[in-house]
Amino acid sequence: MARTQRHLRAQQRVQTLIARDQPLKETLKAICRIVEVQVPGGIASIMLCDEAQQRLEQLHSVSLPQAYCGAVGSVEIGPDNGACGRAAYLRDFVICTDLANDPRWVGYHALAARHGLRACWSYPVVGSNQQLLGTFAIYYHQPGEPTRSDRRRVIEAAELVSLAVERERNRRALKENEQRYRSMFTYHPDAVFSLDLEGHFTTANAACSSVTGYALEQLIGLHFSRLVQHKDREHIESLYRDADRGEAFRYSVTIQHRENRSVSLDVTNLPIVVNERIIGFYGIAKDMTEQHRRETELRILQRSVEASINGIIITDARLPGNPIIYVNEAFERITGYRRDEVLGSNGNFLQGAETDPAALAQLKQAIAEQREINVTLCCYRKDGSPFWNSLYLAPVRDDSGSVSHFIGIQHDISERKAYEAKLSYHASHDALTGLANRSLFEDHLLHDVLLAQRHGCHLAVLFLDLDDFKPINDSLGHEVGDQVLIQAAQRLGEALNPGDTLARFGSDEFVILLPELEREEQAIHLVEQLLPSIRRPYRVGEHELYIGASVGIAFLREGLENPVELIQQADMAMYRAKQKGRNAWECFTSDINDEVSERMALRNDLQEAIEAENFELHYQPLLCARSGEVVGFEALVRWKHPVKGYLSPGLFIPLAEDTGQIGPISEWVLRQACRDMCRLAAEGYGRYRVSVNLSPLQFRRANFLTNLQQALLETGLSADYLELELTEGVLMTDTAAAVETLHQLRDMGVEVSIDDFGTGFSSLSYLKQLPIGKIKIDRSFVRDVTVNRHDGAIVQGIISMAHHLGLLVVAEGIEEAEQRDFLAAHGCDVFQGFFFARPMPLVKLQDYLKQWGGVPGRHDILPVPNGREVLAAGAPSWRDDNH
Ligand SMILES: Nc1nc2c(ncn2[C@@H]2O[C@H](COP(=O)(O)O[C@H]3[C@@H](O)[C@H](n4cnc5c(=O)[nH]c(N)nc54)O[C@@H]3COP(=O)(O)O)[C@@H](O)[C@H]2O)c(=O)[nH]1
Repeated sequence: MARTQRHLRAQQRVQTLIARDQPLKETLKAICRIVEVQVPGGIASIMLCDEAQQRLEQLHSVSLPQAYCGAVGSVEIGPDNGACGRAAYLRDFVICTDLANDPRWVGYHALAARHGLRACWSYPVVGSNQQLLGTFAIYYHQPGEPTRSDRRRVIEAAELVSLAVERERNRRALKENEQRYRSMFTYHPDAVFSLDLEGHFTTANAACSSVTGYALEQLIGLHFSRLVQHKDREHIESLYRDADRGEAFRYSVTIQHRENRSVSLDVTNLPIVVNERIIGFYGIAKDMTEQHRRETELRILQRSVEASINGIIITDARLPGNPIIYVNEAFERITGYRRDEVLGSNGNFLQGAETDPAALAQLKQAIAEQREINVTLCCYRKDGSPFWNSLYLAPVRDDSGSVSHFIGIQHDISERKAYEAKLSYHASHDALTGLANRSLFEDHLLHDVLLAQRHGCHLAVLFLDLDDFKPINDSLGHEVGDQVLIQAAQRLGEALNPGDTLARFGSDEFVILLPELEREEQAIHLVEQLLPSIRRPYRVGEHELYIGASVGIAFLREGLENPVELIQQADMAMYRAKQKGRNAWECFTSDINDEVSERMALRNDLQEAIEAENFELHYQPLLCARSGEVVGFEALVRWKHPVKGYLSPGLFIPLAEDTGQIGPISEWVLRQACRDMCRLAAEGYGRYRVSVNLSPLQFRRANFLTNLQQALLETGLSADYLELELTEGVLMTDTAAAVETLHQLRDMGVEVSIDDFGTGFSSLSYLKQLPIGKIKIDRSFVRDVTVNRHDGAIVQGIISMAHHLGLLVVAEGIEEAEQRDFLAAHGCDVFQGFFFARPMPLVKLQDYLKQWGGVPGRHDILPVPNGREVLAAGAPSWRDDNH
């Protein structure tokens, strides 16, 4: 009984060791010790089986010598491998009574003998699931077999070993599981956490920390609601409340990171069920912020591509033929093709006959080299119409760097191209006539001169200036003038050969390049055809108009340095043709060059004269036709050239008008005339009105009236004693503005007369609308008034009409008594001419006035037949007798 109790106590001790999870080694040794006590003389040993149950390893024993244990090492499980190997093999008790003679111990005889081991009884240790765990064996130093009690002890010990080993293995498996779980928890890239039923964090991995920005110790115990936005709190809480069915649930939420940025999370929650009771929740929160950002970015990009005004094509570079896999709406709009019509095909269906092969080759090369490119191609829409496609093509590479797609961006630049073409056309063509302009003409000239020099051909440049065009433009307006120019251009063009160039240089100047002449006479022959063609009447609206042309011809000669000189030469020759009389042509010669040089020199001299105010004023008296009284003077400028002496204003005034020098000259004349009149008055010669010729340029100046007022103010001449002589042309240009200026002059008290009347295009009827007082019949009519019936009739008509309109008539250029008589007989009001007095300097004028001034009839003036008064009502007296 006592023995049994000892046995039970020993077993309890072992079970306590097992229950306390003592190291297996210790427990096994304790089992060995118990058995050795219970089986006197027995040496207990335990071998444990490997996982595969092939071998017995780890010999555990308290009493077996170390050397033996070491020598046995591991034993293969088999029928002839000792007591243990066989017991494990048979899963049965194996008793080897005499080891020295036991055939199952072959190979171990010497080892056993060396350690004095003579008998061995071994029993398999089998687990609860019949799995072999090892063997329990007892050695004896004498041969022998176990008693029944020994057998029982061995079996009980084997059961204890089984218990200990299984416990150990379970513990290990548990630990391993725990570690696995922990690893999964710890190293999970997503935030893994657990919450208690109230919603407090009970565990959290490192990822929780980086997702929230809170340290783990701050998180543990924190209520989850602290992290979520207020608006989401209730919804999430309701999810947790409804999770009592024990199912997993999922939600998306945006939390506020501690660094005050939003973090989007996709949270999966699983209930923690212990003993069929939910005690909390596990959660896995995946940070979706980056993915959402990318998705948003992708959505925006996708939308941008869809909404782009540029056509976008994506092709798959991995498929044969690089087929289109996507086109956007803009592509459909630009090309007229529907998406479904183009998907799967190569983009080259857009190319056509006019597509530049060089640009195409560049495109193909770039595709072959898998690089981006920008080319401009002429492409074709579905309806066959062409458009200009500025195509940007770029490869798209995958993660491995291989080109997977090409993306093409089409920009329809047809409008820009058309605009550029228009710009380039305008840069080289005259907008009105469509002819080449100077720049294009010069290009052709350079090219054709080179060819002519190379092939020994004759080449000519014709410079053609329309005669009498300006008056048409001035009197009938620019629209009529434009039509005349267009028609003239057509006529010129019709007479030319295809290789010739016709250009308009501006205004009424046309230039023709004849590059392939066999003989120079051909150019002259052409000019002789052109001149009558230009002279043919032009019909513009109700007008039938006549103009002529003057043509200068320059031929290509040896030694020409710059082809453009030919234009200058032709221009000079044209100038000479104009001087010859109109409707003429002239070939350039070196003396023309001399003439131009002379003109240039004269211009420079004139400039010096302007700067030195080196002019004089001469005055030609104007006489009352009825009384012969001096009623005023015309101021006429004189220039004494330092070398050439007095030069006619007829020579330098047109030059000054061409060069703009007329401005300062006119200013000087105006001031000097005012000063001289004041001087005459001051010196007692009386007050006389002075007529000053006004150049068109001066009249049109913005500050003309201000300057005039200033001149009167400075000199002290009353406006009543100033008269301005204007030509008809001045009034015809921008008539409204001219009439306005005339009204202002009248308001100031300045008289205006129309000079050279009869030479322009104006009719008398338009004069009645103008605030003018006088007209001066042009000298050319007066000259032949007595010998030419037409001129006489014209003069009569002018006088009669002018009087009906309340205008005084001045006749200029009277050289003979007959002319005077004729004019007097027909009612002319005022006379001027060499017959009465030549223009004279002021000193001479003073002498003249001393002799003739204020003496009526001294010039043998005939009485005016109708008794008409020379003085217009309200006008100042021609002469102030008080002086
Ligand atoms: N803008 C300005 N033009 C001016 C000015 N001074 C003169 N001129 C213009 O120059 C042209 C030539 O002028 P000029 O050589 O002085 O000749 C004038 C008279 O001398 C000349 N005239 C006068 N009487 C006779 C004559 O009986 N026979 C004849 N053959 N010639 C005569 O006529 C010229 C005046 O003409 P007009 O001006 O039309 O009254 C001439 O166009 C001048 O206008 C100036 O300061 N500014």
